[in-house]
Amino acid sequence: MEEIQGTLPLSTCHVQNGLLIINRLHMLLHSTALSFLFYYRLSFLFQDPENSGSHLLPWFLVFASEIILSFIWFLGQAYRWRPVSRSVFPERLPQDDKLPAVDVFICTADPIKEPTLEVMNTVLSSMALDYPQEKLHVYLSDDGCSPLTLYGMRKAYEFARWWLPFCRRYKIKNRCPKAYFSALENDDSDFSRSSVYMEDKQKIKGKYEAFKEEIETFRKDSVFFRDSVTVGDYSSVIEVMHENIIDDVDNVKMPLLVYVSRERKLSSPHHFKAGALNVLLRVSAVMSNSPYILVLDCDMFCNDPTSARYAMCFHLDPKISSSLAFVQFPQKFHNISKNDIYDSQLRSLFTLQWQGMDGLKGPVMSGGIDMLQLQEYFGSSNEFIKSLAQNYTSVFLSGRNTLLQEPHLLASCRYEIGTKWGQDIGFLYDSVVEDFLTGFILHCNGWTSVFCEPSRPQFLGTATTNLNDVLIQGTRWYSELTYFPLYCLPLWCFATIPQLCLLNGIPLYPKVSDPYFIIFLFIFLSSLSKHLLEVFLTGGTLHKWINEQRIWMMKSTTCDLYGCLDAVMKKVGIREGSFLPTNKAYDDEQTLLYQIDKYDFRASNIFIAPMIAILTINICCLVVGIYRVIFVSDWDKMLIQIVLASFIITINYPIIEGLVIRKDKGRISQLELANHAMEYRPTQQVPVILTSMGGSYNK
Ligand SMILES: O=c1ccn([C@@H]2O[C@H](COP(=O)(O)OP(=O)(O)O[C@H]3O[C@H](CO)[C@@H](O)[C@H](O)[C@H]3O)[C@@H](O)[C@H]2O)c(=O)[nH]1
Ligand SMILES: [Mn+2]
Repeated sequence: MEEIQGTLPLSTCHVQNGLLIINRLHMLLHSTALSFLFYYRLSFLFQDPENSGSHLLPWFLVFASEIILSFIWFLGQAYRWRPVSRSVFPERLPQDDKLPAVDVFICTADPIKEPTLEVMNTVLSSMALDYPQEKLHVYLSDDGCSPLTLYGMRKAYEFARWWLPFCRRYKIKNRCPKAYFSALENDDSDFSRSSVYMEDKQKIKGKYEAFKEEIETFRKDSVFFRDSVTVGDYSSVIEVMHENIIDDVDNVKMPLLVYVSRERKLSSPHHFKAGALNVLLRVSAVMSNSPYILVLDCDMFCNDPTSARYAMCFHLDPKISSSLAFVQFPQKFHNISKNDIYDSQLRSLFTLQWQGMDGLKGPVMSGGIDMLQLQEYFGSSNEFIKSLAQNYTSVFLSGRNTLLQEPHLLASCRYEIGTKWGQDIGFLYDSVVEDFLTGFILHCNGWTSVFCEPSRPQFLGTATTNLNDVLIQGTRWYSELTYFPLYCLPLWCFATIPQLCLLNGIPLYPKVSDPYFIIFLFIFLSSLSKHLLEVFLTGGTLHKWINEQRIWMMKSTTCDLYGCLDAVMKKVGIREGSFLPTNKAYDDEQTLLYQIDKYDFRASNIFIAPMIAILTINICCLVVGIYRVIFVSDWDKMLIQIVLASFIITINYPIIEGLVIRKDKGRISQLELANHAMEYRPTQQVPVILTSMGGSYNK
């Protein structure tokens, strides 16, 4: 290379040409087949009056479903139009003293569902990022206002004084202590043969065990803990962690670590995670005021210390930085089983779609793994307004705990009244899928983003691994501002109408000898095989493909539907939004079921009932339908309907298994169904999300 140092690019972007050609070719063939299908349906409806007559309604429903599915398919092609991948060159970054500062935001809400030790592991892994320590500031927002979490933070800070130098000295890659010490993890340090290292490792391990023990003891002893998730009013708690002199650790450089629990009043709107992030935006502005933030969920530990530097490769790249709002890393999870029956890893989203969006305007935000450059602030605090100036120096850090009135004002409920927070500034409140909405609106306003997927996952989270959580989370997500929830209409139709018509001998599709039969066959096979190809290309197996087909059917007929209903009810004003954090606590029994590919059907009635109903309809209609076909001998007219019902039954075999074969606790049993319906209080618990689709498109 002849270029001189400094002009070499910090990042490069390659179009994946092979994939691009396959995708566009498939689009051409598939859309041609779809136009034939439309022609076939329209000519039936308009030119064959004596035929259509009594069967008009089922025909119309099936056609409408085909239109909706084609529409969703058409929109989905945007992700496949121009897939790109990016490389970064962190070694070309400027010297450490020229790097911009970064504030890390971590949110937690519930010390029971989100065990304190795990949250502290995330905190520690982010403090240990490979970044100049004086330029790194870690903030934890605790919406549970739990004394246990605060105590955990103090202890984590003490432990960090051992952990951080250890990681730096031995260039440890995995800086999340729990993952590093877990027996499964291979020792990846270059020093693994050195005896000094092994000694140090044992010593630090002892310190970690002690830290763990302290949290556990506090949890058991604490009288507060039982009340700590109560929903009452409380005032804000902000604490900057500071050094308790520990004799034998000398002068370790440490990032700033701050605990923030915002004020809570039942009379004021809570705004869930977005509300918490906006409080952190304000509080951090008067403390460290870094131009960049890294947002993490409490379970998303840093699996690789380089992420901040990787992100800077984009933010400091003059070619893209002027319009770049955020860098998105894929969400990856540490607890995914081989076949991943719930598609908890959301394969298609984080491999295919985000890369595809990257080739257009960039991915939307998801999973809180974002670097966001903040451009606008607003509020009544003079100190906060001053912080908007780039040369602002905080008065709060020098004084440590003493001067915290201003941060408390910024963390109070009343602060946002009459301001634009949540509407134009900060993370947006209109949806509990705030990351998605905020990223989307940033794009609407002309900002771009990039997707960064290095081979070693930068962050690892905890995936939902039981049916109930998967579907509740789905309800929260699927009533967001995308077209996904629309799947519920065509899938309900395809799961019932052709089957009922089969039962009654009403053909809805061309007969085998009709040339249009080929068109339908092609569309069916083309969709399935394209999906199969995408699964293979992203490292999946045939098993994974079947699982994705099944969970798609399950989600479409349950949580998509409820998500839509929720959104409608919210619009009409019958319901309020809610955000139930998913469970990150380890449950042996439930994890085992997931690991051995058995569905945990101990989910709420509202999710299980539709699945059983659909399956029953399909089985009954297929059996009686085939009997009728044999009798009348019109199998060529009914073949597609027979294939469709058989396909649905085959794919959903695990439901039959859960209903009649399995004997374990995760099976579908009448009694447990009733118990769980009460335990989960489904009607209150299904979260509600507001969409403002029209509004955001109009911007
Ligand atoms: O009132 C609340 C509710 C949740 N959270 C935090 O939000 C994060 C995400 O919650 P989780 O239960 O893990 O939800 P997921 O569905 O797994 O989260 C995904 O979807 C969310 C939007 O629905 C995004 O905010 C997340 O980043 C993304 O990982 C967690 O750290 C919670 O502690 C709060 O801080 N306050
Ligand atoms: Mn999560």
